[in-house]
Amino acid sequence: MTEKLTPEARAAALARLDGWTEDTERDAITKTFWFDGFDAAFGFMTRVAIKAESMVHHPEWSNVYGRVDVTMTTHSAGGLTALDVELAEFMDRAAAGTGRADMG
Ligand SMILES: C[C@H](O)[C@H](O)[C@H]1CNC2=NC(N)=NC(=O)C2=N1
Repeated sequence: MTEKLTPEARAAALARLDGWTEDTERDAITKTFWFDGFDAAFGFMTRVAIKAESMVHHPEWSNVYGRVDVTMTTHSAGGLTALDVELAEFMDRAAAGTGRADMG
C-alpha cells in the first residue's frame, strides 16, 4: 500500500509544485486552475481523467465554466502520498498547455 509522505518529503514536494497549498485539516493539497472558458477547462479535466484512470488514483474536483478546483489526497492512506504529488505535477504540466493523453 502507498505510504503517507514523511514531513520532509512532503515539504520538498510542496516546494516543487506550482501553486498548490496544504489543507492541513485533512492532510491534502489543493489548487484552483483557471482556463479561458469551459472548453479549455474540460479538455484539461479529460487529459487528467485519462491519466488518473491509468494510475488508479483520482482527484476530488469540481468545475464551474473555466474554473477547476482540485483536492488531492490518498483515501486509502488517509493523507498525502507520492501518487498525489505525481498527479498534481501532471496537472501543472497539462494546465501549462503541454498536456497530451500520452503525456508522462
Ligand atoms: C479500488 C481502487 O483502487 C481504489 O478505490 C483507489 C481508486 N482511486 C483512489 N484515488 C485516491 N485519491 N485515493 C485512493 O485511495 C484511491 N483508491
